[in-house]
Amino acid sequence: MTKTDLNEAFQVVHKRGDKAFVPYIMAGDGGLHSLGEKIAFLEKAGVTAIEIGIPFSDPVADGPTIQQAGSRALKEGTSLRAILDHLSGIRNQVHVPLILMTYLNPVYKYGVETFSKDAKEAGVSGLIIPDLPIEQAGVIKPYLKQENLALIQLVTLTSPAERMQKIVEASEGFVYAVTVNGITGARSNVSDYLESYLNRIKKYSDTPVLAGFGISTPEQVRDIGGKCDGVVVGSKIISLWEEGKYEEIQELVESGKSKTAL
Ligand SMILES: O=P(O)(O)OC[C@@H](O)[C@@H](O)c1c[nH]c2ccccc12
Repeated sequence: MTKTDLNEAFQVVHKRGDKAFVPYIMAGDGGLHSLGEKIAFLEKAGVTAIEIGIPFSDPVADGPTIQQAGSRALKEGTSLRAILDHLSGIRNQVHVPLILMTYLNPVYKYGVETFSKDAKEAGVSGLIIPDLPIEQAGVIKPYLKQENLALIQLVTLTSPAERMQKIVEASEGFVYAVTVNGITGARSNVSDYLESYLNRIKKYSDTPVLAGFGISTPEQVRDIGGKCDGVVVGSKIISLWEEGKYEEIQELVESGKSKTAL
């Protein structure tokens, strides 16, 4: 089986009438050796792509669960270079697209051009850099383009219409629609405003729109996923993994699929 890229992966899901499911995991949490194991498990569970967090000492948007996972990973001494080396080593076993979620600083320290080359070499398909506004994306975009790496943009509830359109149009791979104000993390109530928010984004977008932040139950995956093209789930996946609740992870992943929604 060859490696699928992001666009292809979304097309396959769409053709099946399913919704995309993208879990977020923190690289180096539980030791870097466990990264390949997690990727293999999630791939087998049927995820569309995997978002891999690069631990960073100064995260801006991460909630407590992600922050703690990041601290554990940093304590293990996980570096961006070690993560890319690890991914490169398991590259032939990984068939789902991988997306790196990193802040700008580690990329700068690594060197933008070398980073882009090494990320490609490691089998990475796309990047999320939450502290890189579209106005400044020019500093990195040419290098990413050279390696055919997608730069996925985040839209938030507070983005004014004009800016929202700009962000959505600039986004590659998919559009990440942040569904709550504030930080990441599981929470219980998801309101109706989401529908009109997601519709507004879809209106501007040629690429799939995925909702993320605060999604933690199969019902939310179905409910919110049903209003767009799929979901990203981070904190809940990390907690379930820590608790060893692998069947629940499987259940979450499958809840976006049409056969279980019937
Ligand atoms: O953990 P949650 O609430 O399920 O949300 C996903 C989120 O954690 C993940 O996509 C992510 C982690 N850190 C980020 C920083 C910015 C944007 C997104 C993220």
